[in-house]
Amino acid sequence: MELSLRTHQLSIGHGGLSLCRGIDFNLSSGQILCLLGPNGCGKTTLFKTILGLLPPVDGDIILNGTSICELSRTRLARQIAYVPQQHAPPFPYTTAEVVMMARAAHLPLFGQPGKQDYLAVDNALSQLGISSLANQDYSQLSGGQRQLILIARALAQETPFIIMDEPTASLDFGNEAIVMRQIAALTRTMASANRGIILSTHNPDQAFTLNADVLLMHAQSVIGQGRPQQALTADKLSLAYGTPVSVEQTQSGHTVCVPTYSPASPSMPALP
Ligand SMILES: Nc1ncnc2c1ncn2[C@@H]1O[C@H](COP(=O)(O)OP(=O)(O)OP(=O)(O)O)[C@@H](O)[C@H]1O
Repeated sequence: MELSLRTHQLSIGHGGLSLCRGIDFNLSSGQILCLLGPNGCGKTTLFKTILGLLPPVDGDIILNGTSICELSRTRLARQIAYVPQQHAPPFPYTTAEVVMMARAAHLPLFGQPGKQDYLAVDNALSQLGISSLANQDYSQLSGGQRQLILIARALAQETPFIIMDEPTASLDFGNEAIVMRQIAALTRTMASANRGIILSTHNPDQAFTLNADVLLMHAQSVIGQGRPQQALTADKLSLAYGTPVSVEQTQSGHTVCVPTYSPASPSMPALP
């Protein structure tokens, strides 16, 4: 059965003040949506609103036909998993214990994990090729390993939708590639797993790499939406990030978005 997460004329913000208005998207299981926009435009705020942690300023979020306002926290947690930007547990948990935390969504209050929960944790770690980390101290892992564990935790939650908040933020070049490789592998199994992913990033190249649909936010509104070729043009990226950007094809066939550093940069384009 196809599942869907959609927004209708959604306005997000804090304390009733809107940060971004008119957000309309429809994500079906099997699809990936890449959220882009400058610092502070409201990407995390949008995620927190979808997760029911913040009320919408206006509009609605509809999960499989039901407004999320009508869903309990537990029902929502069985539908949407969240990979936060940063996570530092207060105790020295093992990696497997951190992944097991996701299973709380499926357990009764004070319930103990059973066979099915241990299996879900094993499967999630194995799917990402990190089973060998299971008994290691999570707090002592590298940034890249930690990020993979948080993705494993989301997989172990066994939800149809996963939200990833800048999963490659603050990773070095090599770790970014490792995490992106795993996310790309997940997107290839999304249709068979009946899963949809929303991911935010500051690197527009990732939207092209993942062949994701795009939502580009800027100054209170969405200024680019749809396939990356149409939503992430040089003009739109330049406007969103406030600096001239060109979109180029490499000889190996990749699309890359390149800010212009030359002092003779062209002036900023204006959108029609
Ligand atoms: N609890 C809060 N109360 C009031 N304002 C907040 C709160 N949390 C965040 N903000 C403000 O909302 C704005 C958007 O923040 P948000 O974290 O959603 O942006 P973002 O697009 O995710 O940024 P970044 O790319 O830097 O992660 C910022 O100006 C931030 O200061």
